Amino acid sequence: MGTDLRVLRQDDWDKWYENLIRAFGGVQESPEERALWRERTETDRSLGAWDGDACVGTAGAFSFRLTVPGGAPVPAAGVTMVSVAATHRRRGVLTSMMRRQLDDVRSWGEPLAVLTASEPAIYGRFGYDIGTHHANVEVETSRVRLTVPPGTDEVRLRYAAPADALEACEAVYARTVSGRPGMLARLPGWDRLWLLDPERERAGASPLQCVLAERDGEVVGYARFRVKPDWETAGPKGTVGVQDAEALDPAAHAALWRFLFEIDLTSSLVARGRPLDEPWLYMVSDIRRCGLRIRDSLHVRLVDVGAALEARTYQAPVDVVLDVEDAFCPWNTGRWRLSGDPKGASCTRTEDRADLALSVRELGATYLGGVTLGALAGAGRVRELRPGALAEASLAFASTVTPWLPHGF
Ligand SMILES: CC(=O)SCCNC(=O)CCNC(=O)[C@H](O)C(C)(C)COP(=O)(O)OP(=O)(O)OC[C@H]1O[C@@H](n2cnc3c(N)ncnc32)[C@H](O)[C@@H]1OP(=O)(O)O
Repeated sequence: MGTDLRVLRQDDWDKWYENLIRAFGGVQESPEERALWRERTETDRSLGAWDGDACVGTAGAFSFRLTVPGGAPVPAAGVTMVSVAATHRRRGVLTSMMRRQLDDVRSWGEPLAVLTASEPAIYGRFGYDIGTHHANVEVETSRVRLTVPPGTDEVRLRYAAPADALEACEAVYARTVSGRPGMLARLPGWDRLWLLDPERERAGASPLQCVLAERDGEVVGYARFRVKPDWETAGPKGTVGVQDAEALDPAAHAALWRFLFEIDLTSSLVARGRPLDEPWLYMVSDIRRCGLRIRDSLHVRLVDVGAALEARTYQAPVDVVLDVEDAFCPWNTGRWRLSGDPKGASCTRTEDRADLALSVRELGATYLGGVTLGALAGAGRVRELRPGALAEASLAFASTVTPWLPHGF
C-alpha cells in the first residue's frame, strides 16, 4: 500500500512528532523542549507521509533569512525534522517528500533551501551540497596560551544568569548576523532555545552559565558554557564546554576566550560548531593541542538559480556563462549569464556559449563563498570551457569572511 503525502495539520502534530523522535532513536525530550518544538513547527510548511492513520514520514521548512555574501538576508527554507519510519524506509518516502518540498519552496518564491544533515550522504541526490564547514575543538588549555590583542584587558567580564542576560546576548547576536554569510536572523521565539538546559546534555556538567563582556557599560560579547569538574590524584582536571560565544570586536573575543581557557580547576575546553576563521585559533601557542576537527555544516540547495545568484554579491568583477545541470529541479537546467561585482549582480537565461559547466550542487557548495570553484574543478566537478573563466569565477565567488552557521536546526 502506498503512502499519502499531505500538509501537516495542527491536530496531527503529536503523531507526526512521535515519528520524528522514534526515527532519531526514541529518546523523549522534556515537556518544555517538546512544547518549544511544537511552537516552532510551521505546520503549513510541513509535510507528513501517512500509511492509514500512522505517520511514517515527516519534513518541515523554517522561514529563514540567510545572510549571503554582500550581507543581504535572503529567504531560505530551513529543511528540518526529516524522518521516515524504519518500517517504511528505502521505499521512496523521503524522495517523495523532497520532491514535494522543493516544488513548494519554489512556489513560495524562496530561492534557497538549506539544511544540516544527520548524515551527509543523504541529500546530494536532491541537489544539496556542503556550503559551510565548522570546527570542533578539544583544547588542552593547561598546555596552550593565548596571545591576546591590545585592549583585551580593558574589557570587563561579569557573570549573569543566562535568562537575565538573554536580551543583551540576542542584541549582540543580531549585530553579527549581516557580517557573515551562513548566519541566520533569529525567528521569533527562538531566543528561548539557547536557554534550554536539558540534563542529558550536561552529562555531569554544571547548569548553563553566562559571562558578558562589557566596554564602557555596553555589552560587546557573551559566552554561554558549562563546567564539568573532575578530580584526579594528581589534581583537578575539569572541562569547560562552550555552548555559544559571540563578540563584536577582537578585544572582546580575546577576553572571553582567555577567560574560558583559564577557568580555575579546569584543564580542557570543548567547543563544537565554531567558525573555521575563529580569531582565537590564530592566538594559540600550540595549535596541535587544540584537537581541531572539521565537519560539514550547512548544506545549500539553489532552488531558483537565477534569483539565488542575483541575491549575493561577488568579491571581484565576473561575467561568465554557466551551463547548469539540475536533474531534480529541471527548471534550473540550462545556460545562465552571471554578471556581478561587489555591488550587485544579474543572472539571466542566455543562449550564449558556456564558459563553465557544472551542476546545481557545485553552485550550492560555492554559493556562500567557503568552497572555491577551483577546488571543485580539481575534483573534476567543474569544467572550464573558456580559458580564464575558472579563475575569474572562482575568485568572484569566494568570500573574505568564512561562512558559518552558528547553530543547528
Ligand atoms: C534535515 C534533517 O532533518 S536530517 C535528518 C534525516 N533523518 C534521519 O537521519 C532519521 C533516520 N533516518 C530516516 O528517517 C530515513 O532513513 C531517511 C529519511 C534518512 C531516508 O528515508 P527513506 O524513505 O528511506 O529514503 P528513500 O527511500 O527516499 O531513499 C532515496 C535514496 O536515498 C538513499 N538513502 C536514504 N537514506 C540514506 C542514508 N542515510 N545514507 C545514504 N543513502 C541514503 C536510498 O538508498 C535511496 O537511494 P537510491 O535512490 O539510489 O535507491
